[in-house]
Amino acid sequence: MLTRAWNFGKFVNGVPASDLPPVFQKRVEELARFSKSGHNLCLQILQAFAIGLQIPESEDGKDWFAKRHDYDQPSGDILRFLKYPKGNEKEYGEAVRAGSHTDYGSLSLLFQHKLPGLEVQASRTHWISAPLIPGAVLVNIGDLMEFWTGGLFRSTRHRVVFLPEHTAADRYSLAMFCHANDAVPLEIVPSPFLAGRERVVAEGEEKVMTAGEHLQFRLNATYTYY
Ligand SMILES: O=C(O)CCC(=O)C(=O)O
Ligand SMILES: [Fe+2]
Repeated sequence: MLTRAWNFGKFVNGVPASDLPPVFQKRVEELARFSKSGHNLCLQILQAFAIGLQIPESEDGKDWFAKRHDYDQPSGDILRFLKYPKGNEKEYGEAVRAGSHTDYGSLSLLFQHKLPGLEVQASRTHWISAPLIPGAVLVNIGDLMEFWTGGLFRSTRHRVVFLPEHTAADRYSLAMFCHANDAVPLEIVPSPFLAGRERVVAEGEEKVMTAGEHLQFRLNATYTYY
């Protein structure tokens, strides 16, 4: 059985964007709370970035990112539940469980449950395994942050590999992808550290896109594993 994933869009006043199967509907309040608190955690980290980037007060200062990540406005925020059924490389006939990719949003929060498997790319040929630290949340920078900083912050390339312990047990993980609001243009952040930087242009892209257009663009491009 291949990897299974369930994507939750944002919850509007606690109500999911689409009907949920009973197993999730039973715990809809908890899910809505989790999505909102994941988003809030992203906002806290983004605030630290805004302070580090010394965004001037006249440009929203430490709230620069928060103003562009309003939970109550449309955005690509996704809460994803993943199940990687037990088995090994030979049974699946594949070298990796989730191919190397970058995430589309601003920040991704990853929660590995009991079994590791995630690797992040350190260089073109070198991968580092992300150990399982109980209670820890792994934070990846996504493509929007790379656009906003003209490449100063790199979108982390990552993948999931087979480990011997995956043969005997299913691997579960959870990801919260935080996105800017659809209408936000992906221009360089007003920071003294980014003066003179040019926005990274995605392949095939013609103009400065909004976060919503960028998401559509990425979703229309070749889909990898989900
Ligand atoms: O399962 C994981 O640990 C990572 C999942 C992931 O990278 C993704 O869904 O984008
Ligand atoms: Fe990912």
